[in-house]
Order: sequence, then structure tokens, then C-alpha cells
Amino acid sequence: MIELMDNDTPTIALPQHKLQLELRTDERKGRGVFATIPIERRTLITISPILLFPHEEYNAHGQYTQLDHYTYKWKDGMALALGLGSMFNHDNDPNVGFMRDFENKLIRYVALRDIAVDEELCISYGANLWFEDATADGDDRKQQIMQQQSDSEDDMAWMQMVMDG
Ligand SMILES: C[S@@+](CC[C@H](N)C(=O)[O-])C[C@H]1O[C@@H](n2cnc3c(N)ncnc32)[C@H](O)[C@@H]1O
Repeated sequence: MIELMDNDTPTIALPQHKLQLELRTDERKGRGVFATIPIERRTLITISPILLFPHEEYNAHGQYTQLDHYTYKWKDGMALALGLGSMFNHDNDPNVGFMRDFENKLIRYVALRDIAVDEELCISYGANLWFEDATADGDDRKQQIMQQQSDSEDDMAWMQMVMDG
């Protein structure tokens, strides 16, 4: 929820601490986010404020650093999600969707379906991966989901499409 204070600057609630999540490490994927309690579909998992790198700065420096494994496409450049947002691994059948909020410079992460205890919380990075996907299985529908996310300008529309199944 976003509230405007008297001076019109937004105050953004950060409810992430209500959910009991863990960081666990996988040999192939590195660190990832796991549920320790059941999470219901449509639950807001976390909100990550972003750090924006303008295109010029990113092209000159960022793309040659570790940042390139973590950044999201943004309106005017590339964005690093602060906090848990940078820890979600990729799955081509994701159980977590994300919505970029360009105006408030943050990303909201929402459960796309019910998530069980010990399940990893994964997002889709889209169709153009830069690493060997440890979870790929070549399923047609999943490939289609990835491609549609890559093509979509609208995170909300993509999430709706996945949730409608
Ligand atoms: C945004 S980071 C995710 C957090 C990362 N695992 C860590 O430990 O910092 C993205 C990186 O995680 C790894 N990764 C994410 N999803 C993966 C997957 N499905 N298969 C293999 N590696 C994955 C890749 O090395 C990728 O560059």
C-alpha cells in the first residue's frame, strides 16, 4: 500500500518481514529463496526498492560486472533489486511473478499459485538466459510462458495470463 504524506512524498509499506522465508544454497543455482510455511496464491511476498543505473552508465561499466547477473530491464536503464528481489532464481514455470513500479522505483513480488513448505520461490527471467538452466525440461507451455514474458511490456498482464493458466 502506498500512502502520500503531507508533503506528497510516497510512503511505501514493507510487509516482507511477515513471511518466514529462508535463503538456501544449491550447488548449481547458488542462493535461492525458500518457503518455510505454506504461502497462498496472490500473497505479496516482498517489495524491493531498486537502484537505477542509467543506460549510459550501465553500458560503460555495469554490464562488465557482477551486476549483469542481477539487473532488471527498466524504463531508463537497468535496475538492481535491493533485498530479497535479487535472490530469486529462475524457473520457466515460475511460482512468483513480479511487477515493476516505474513511478515509485520498486518491484513487487506476488505468489502466482499456492506454494508449499520447502518449495523454492522462483521468478521467470524470460526467454533469453545467460546461464545453463538447472531446471529446464523443454515443456512447450513453459517455453511459451517465458517467451510471452520476454515480449510483454506489462508485468501485470503477464501475471494475469499465468494465473489464469
Ligand atoms: C539474480 S541471481 C539469483 C541469486 C543467485 N543464485 C545468487 O546466489 O546470488 C541470478 C543468477 O543465479 C543463477 N541462477 C538462477 N536461476 C538459475 C537456474 N534455473 N539454473 C541455474 N542457475 C540459475 C545464475 O547464475 C544467475 O546468473
